Amino acid sequence: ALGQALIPYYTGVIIDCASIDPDFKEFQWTCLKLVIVSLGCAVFTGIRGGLFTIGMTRLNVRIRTSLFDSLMRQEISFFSSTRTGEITSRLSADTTTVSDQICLNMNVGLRSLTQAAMVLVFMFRASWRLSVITFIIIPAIILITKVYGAYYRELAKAVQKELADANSVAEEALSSMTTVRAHAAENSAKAAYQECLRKFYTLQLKEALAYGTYMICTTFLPNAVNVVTLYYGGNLVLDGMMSAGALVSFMLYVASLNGAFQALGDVFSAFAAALGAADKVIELIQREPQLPDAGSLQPPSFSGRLELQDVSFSYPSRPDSRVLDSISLRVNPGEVVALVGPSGGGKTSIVKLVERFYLPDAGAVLLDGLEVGAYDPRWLKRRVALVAQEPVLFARSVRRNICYGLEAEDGVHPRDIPSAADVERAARLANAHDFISAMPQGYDTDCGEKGVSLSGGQKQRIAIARALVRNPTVLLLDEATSALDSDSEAVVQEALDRMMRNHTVLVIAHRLSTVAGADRILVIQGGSVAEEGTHESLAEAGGLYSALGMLHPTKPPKSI
Ligand SMILES: Nc1ncnc2c1ncn2[C@@H]1O[C@H](COP(=O)(O)OP(=O)(O)OP(=O)(O)O)[C@@H](O)[C@H]1O
Repeated sequence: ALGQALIPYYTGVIIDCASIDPDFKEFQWTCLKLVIVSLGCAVFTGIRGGLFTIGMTRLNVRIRTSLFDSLMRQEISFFSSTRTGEITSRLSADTTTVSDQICLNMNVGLRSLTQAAMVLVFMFRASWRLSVITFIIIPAIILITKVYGAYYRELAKAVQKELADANSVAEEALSSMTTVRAHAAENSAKAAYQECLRKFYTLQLKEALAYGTYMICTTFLPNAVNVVTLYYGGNLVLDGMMSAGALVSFMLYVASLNGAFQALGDVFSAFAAALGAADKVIELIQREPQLPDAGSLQPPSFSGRLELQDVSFSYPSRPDSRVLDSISLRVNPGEVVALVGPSGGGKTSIVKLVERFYLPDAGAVLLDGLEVGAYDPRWLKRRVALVAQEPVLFARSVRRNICYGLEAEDGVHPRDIPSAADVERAARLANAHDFISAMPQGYDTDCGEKGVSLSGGQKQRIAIARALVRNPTVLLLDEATSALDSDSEAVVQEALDRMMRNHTVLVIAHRLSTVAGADRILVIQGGSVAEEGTHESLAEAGGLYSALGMLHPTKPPKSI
């Protein structure tokens, strides 16, 4: 940028040496200086470009890492109240906009500022009168860029939002294509997507209009000043107050200054766009999780006594609807307690509280007499394992899916990482070893995105192996057999029965075979315990339990 300011100066000197005041030696010497300066400019431009690209990538990696770290810390309710499309758009599009725009514009901005400062010095040296005239334009440009910048920033924010909405709509339809097809809802998905794109397009039109107006002003003003400068400068040359070469230099300076100011104006609006994206990214990076940090307790012994004491709970997204109402229950070490009851009664919510996905509004969830939040989460998740109703597998090998959360990257000590023998033992207990071994690459077979390449029963059994490989003290089981055919159900059931024999278990039961094998059954209705007893005692009482259809193995219970 410094060298660039010298180029117009040497150009003026060369013109004077070649025409007005001929001096061949000076002419040659100045030409050489011009070559050296041009070469220096080129080399440093290359270095600058390379360094800024490296800086841009480093910034992008840092922003993404910070954002993903922050997302990993957020409470579960954040994910149920924020659309995944919105979060991924923040993580991909917005972080790229922020890092690219900041680096690109820092590059252009610094270069233009330096160039403008140098040019101003040279301009004043050439003619202060002419310099003053060219400055008439500066306040006008600053005013325009300021007004435009604020407007553009708002527009950019709105455009980003519309784009995120469109992405969410598309993602929702694409990730549930079988459901869309099954309901012949392609047209409504298309209409929803088109509507989002229409809004996006309307906003882009506004943005284009704003940009066009800005370009008209910034193109006309410099040219008008050029004419005025030439007119006044020409008079100075005619009066002998300035050389022709100096006027040429001056005109080149004006062009250079215009370029620098225009670039600064562009930088300003591009920064405004980047700030719109940065606002949202930074807001997410700085978001404090609503759930207080968990403790660090790792007691030497853990019996697995689970208690809920007078627990009341509403989901943060629906604070007025009470899901659990002063519920108390206890699962003693080695005991199998089954939760049954009508759909929506609050059974899964109890498990979510034990998992500390949410905090109760009142009461306490205790393990061995201490709040679940007091324990070190990583330590606790090895002792309290969950098999959810719809197990989720990840796009990685079967082995890595079974060891999920127990790998070196999860901060697990090497001695605690399950060995191949541990994985196989868990898979055998889960009735999964045979089908895994029959697959072409055995335990190294890839499960596909969300485990698509496996059947429902196979996924369920891998999820059971995932729980068993932890050697847990307490098992939380959301029994899922509704999605399985009867063959799969039988093998999954066998694995579950085996699991329940050796652990403290809280199971959300949907089938007679499970409840019949439980030590105690709690019938959960409307967020509290409506009935409690063994299968026999409850069946004899003939209350809600009998009405649920648990007594007839052929008839599905009402909670399914
Ligand atoms: N993330 C959530 N946000 C808001 N409300 C929720 C959420 N999850 C569940 N609920 C509501 O909480 C209530 C209890 O749900 P829960 O899943 O605990 O019932 P359940 O007894 O396990 O039912 P099912 O047997 O059908 O699984 C329901 O009314 C449900 O609509």
